[in-house]
Amino acid sequence: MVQTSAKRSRPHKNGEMKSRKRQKVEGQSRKVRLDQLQWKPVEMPDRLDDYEGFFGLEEIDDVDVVRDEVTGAVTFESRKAEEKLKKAEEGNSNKVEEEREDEEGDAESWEGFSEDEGQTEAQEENAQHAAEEPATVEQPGQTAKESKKKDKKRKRDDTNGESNHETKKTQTNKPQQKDDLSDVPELNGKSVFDILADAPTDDEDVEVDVSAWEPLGLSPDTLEAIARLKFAQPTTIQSSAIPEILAGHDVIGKASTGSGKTLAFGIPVLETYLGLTQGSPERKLPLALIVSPTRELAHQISAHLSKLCSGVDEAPSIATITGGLSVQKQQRQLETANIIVGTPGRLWEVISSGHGLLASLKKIRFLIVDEADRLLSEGHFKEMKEIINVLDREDSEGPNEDEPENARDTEDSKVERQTLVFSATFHKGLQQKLAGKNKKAGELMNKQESMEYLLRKLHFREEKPKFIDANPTSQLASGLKEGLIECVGTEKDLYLYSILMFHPNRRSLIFTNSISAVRRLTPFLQNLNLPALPLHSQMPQKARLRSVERFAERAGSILVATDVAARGLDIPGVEIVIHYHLPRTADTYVHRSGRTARGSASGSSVLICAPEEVAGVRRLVAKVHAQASSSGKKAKTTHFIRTLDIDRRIVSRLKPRASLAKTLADAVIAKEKKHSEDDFLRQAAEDLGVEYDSDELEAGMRGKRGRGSGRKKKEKEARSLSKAELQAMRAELKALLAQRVNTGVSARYLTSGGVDVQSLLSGVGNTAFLGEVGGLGLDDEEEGGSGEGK
Ligand SMILES: Nc1ncnc2c1ncn2[C@@H]1O[C@H](COP(=O)(O)OP(=O)(O)OP(=O)(O)O)[C@@H](O)[C@H]1O
Repeated sequence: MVQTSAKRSRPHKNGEMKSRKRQKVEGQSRKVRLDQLQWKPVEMPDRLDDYEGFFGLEEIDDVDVVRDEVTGAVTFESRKAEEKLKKAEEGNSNKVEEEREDEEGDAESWEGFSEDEGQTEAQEENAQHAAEEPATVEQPGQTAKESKKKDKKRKRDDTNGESNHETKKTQTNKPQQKDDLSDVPELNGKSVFDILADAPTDDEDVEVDVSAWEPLGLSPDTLEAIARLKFAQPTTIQSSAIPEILAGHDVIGKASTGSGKTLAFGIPVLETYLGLTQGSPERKLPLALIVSPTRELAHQISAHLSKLCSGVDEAPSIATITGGLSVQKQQRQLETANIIVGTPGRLWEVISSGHGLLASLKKIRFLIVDEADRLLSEGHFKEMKEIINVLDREDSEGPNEDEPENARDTEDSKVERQTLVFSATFHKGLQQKLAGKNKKAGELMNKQESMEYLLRKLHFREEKPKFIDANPTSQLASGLKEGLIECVGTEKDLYLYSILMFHPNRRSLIFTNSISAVRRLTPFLQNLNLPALPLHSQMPQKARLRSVERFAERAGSILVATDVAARGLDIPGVEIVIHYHLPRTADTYVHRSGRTARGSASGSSVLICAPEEVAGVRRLVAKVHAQASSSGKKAKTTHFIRTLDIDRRIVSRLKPRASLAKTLADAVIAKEKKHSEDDFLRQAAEDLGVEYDSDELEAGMRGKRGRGSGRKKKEKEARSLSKAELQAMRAELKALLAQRVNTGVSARYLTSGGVDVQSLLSGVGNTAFLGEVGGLGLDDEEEGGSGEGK
């Protein structure tokens, strides 16, 4: 039995009075026994019954875990106690004292464990961050009533990633983000997506005039929410789409990457929610279902909407339903969710498992399909179809078998939902096609067939949804510079490294077409002392989120990713996108490139091409530019992407270190692979009842040797490197990295960390390899047609 007392200090922004008052309340020891709390038994799967003395599990809801920033001690606080605390704070001090007396009887706040033992990797990481950078701890899942005013200062990178601003965060009433954030890695108590959603303002106390939003017909409460985000005016897609949505229309919205599509649908959802009577049963039902193609994007949308709803009285509760995190928790969060954001697979899993969700989902006001062209095609087709079908199905499985008690009444249940569909890459023919007008079945139409079919299945409530094209002239952001670098296929690694060296300490995002390339390139770059992070779909979900978190937090970091990062991720300050592998489609090129130059920022997109790929790339990029300007007709494909200058002499000087780094990375991967293969073969041998001999068995199982022998041979070579050889190589690489690479100009050098290269990038004293302006010539406004780019 544990008996402890609760102590928690909370600085208050608005002066010492309240803070002292609170300390007075909180400073009181509230003894508690863990077994006095409202523990609930958890139903165990059959196979775990009485499992080796493991008799059962109990759980408790509404308990916050609070980490003292100074001592690192962890305490737990129940919501109930928290609410009382708030009440106490609002009342006069005498009353507080009286309530405190009463509270002592049923205290529910206690000090439990210290974090010293059993820290997870993420916690260790967070602790490290906390030491480097003090920040306020926000509890995930706080309700509006529970959230507290906190002072905090946070360093932020400016858009160049070089200088930091200190910013203060004002009080917010956090919406109930029912995101499964207890599973999401946190940084200083904030989830990564809280961090991403923080509006990048220099001074959060500065009031912003939001009168430019008034013509959109929003309520004062919504305008206040927007003012808190410091968004002085709507973007084009927002000013076009919001009034149409509020007028009850279905909308298909197209706007370039980074142009604010999330709030184009998020603001009308909030406005509608605020239109529901406070405390009414409707406020307890799901209002909007938002479907996203990737988990990271779903969490980001939740965080973005959560941020919008911060400070709103009785804020909507937001649940994030994605794979890779605990389904049980998500199911519980769904019970009270107003806005549900999820990926199709997990959504389908949760919907189809019952739990009363379906009945209320059938009555949602908004079905929102973000990145719709991806969601309604590729691998998501089936699950999306199931979800749409089930939402529209008459209750054939029995009349409202799982209807919640507080469901809308019969009249209300006729409310038809609005369907909102958004992406940066819709094709022009789509609008006519949906309206059944397009007679011409061109190539474009064939490619889009599955999507059009499903879009029809969405059952827009209007015959013709409003098609809003906010950027008819470009799918790409206006601040984006594009270029390509040509090199032989076997030297892509070297050129990748070189680009990063010529473009040092910038937040860079590298796209590959395969998971194995991510696995290979990340250690390759790390070996070269570059802060590379991996992101691909086979990583455990927490590791995925952690990579995004670190990438977003650390200036100059590098994310090596598959196209799982291509859509929607809104990470501020990404300065360069490098296509290590060429995008397979024009749309992928648009979305990948759209991770930089977001909003009013600028950024670069660089393709690394083998000579035989150049022609195809030029066609693909020309197609992107042609699609944008086509107005439905076949456009001229005259756009000419430029080849960027890079001094190949300097690249060749980087070769020895790049080769060593590659050999080392390959050796580690080959050894790991061998281990897992050995495990597999050992198991197979056991199953067959034969003695395990790896070579023999491998040969036997694979049949003839020789297939894929080139790769296999290389792997074998990499594997056969001894520890001593690897150590020697590491030492050699270390020595090389410590040396400066002569760039052949004045006294400037390339080093492993990119020191001294900064000035080279701006062309200072080195017009020879960097071109006249800008590191890779990307700052040159002219784009092709001039004979450049050969
Ligand atoms: N009215 C506004 N004023 C200033 N910034 C805004 C405004 N609306 C949204 N933003 C910011 O712009 C950034 C991009 O928004 P968002 O992620 O919604 O873009 P998107 O159009 O969905 O991009 P993508 O197509 O890549 O998914 C976000 O950081 C968001 O906070």
